[in-house]
Amino acid sequence: MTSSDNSSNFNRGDLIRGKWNGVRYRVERLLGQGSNGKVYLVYEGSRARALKFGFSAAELQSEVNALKAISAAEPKQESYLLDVDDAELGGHRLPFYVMRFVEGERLHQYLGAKGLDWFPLVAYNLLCKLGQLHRSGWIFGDLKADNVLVTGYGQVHLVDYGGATLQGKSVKQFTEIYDRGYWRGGERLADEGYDLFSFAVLWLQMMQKESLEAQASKLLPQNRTTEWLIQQLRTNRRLSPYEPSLTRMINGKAYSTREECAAWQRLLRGSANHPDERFVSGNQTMSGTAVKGMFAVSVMLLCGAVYMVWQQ
Ligand SMILES: Nc1ncnc2c1ncn2[C@@H]1O[C@H](COP(=O)(O)OP(=O)(O)OP(=O)(O)O)[C@@H](O)[C@H]1O
Repeated sequence: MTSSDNSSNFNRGDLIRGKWNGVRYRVERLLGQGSNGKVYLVYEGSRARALKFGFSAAELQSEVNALKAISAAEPKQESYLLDVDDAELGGHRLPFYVMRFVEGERLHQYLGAKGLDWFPLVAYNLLCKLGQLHRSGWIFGDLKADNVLVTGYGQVHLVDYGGATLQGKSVKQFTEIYDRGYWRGGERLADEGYDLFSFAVLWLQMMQKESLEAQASKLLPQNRTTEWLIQQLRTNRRLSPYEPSLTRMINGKAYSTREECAAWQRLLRGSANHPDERFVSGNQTMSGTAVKGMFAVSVMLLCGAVYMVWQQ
């Protein structure tokens, strides 16, 4: 692979032909653009694919290496990486790779449309996804809301493996707000705890009204600490059932991802016996039912108290 530049601009209907493997892809639209490259929705015949051009050939190559190694460690899983090749355009060689297209929604869109009651299930699925990756010896590294797509009933897909790092090495790509080093919570070392820290920040970020970036930008660097994050966590009512697990993750005292996953599963099962179980049953009125139930209990307690005072 050689370096590509910003000439990787394609329009609907353009054909991209791999120089070495000869596969032809018809461009449908740009899916997204980040600091490392551009991702297009393309068609190989009638099959939708996601094709990524990298701005730096070396970075794209390391992403491809990580994806190959992860696929090799998970032979039962359907391969995510489908093709690696170069395209030629106006004398430039443009390295690209092709992956399975995930027809999902970004986290905030998904939760915005379905409701925040879906959060525990989506979070649990994300934790399991990370657990799968961790078992293969890798960490995701750059876990953030933009790199998580959600489909159907809360199934979670990770995209952008640019930060994927072999356990034990230094984390090579991260986003400040999700980074344990930024919050003085530990080293930028690829271990399970690194992803779990980002996982906890991600949910804090998703469940707060004011964006965490905006809040953090107002803090003096010396006040950007894990204690501050834990304080935010404590005041968030929606996160309270998960507070012990999320606190462990922020404090660097999390169990293994597998064990944390099991802990979340127990909490989810517990909430299935609770009236506020809309995310499990798909019943539209459960949240309202829970509120009505609590109101009825309050009224009964009040009547009891009035009766006792009247008796005396
Ligand atoms: N397999 C896929 N299926 C569907 N959409 C995808 C896929 N891969 C990437 N995308 C979309 O393209 C966007 C940009 O891709 P990607 O995150 O890989 O680029 P990047 O340059 O590495 O970004 P960043 O600067 O965040 O690291 C993603 O946020 C996602 O919305």
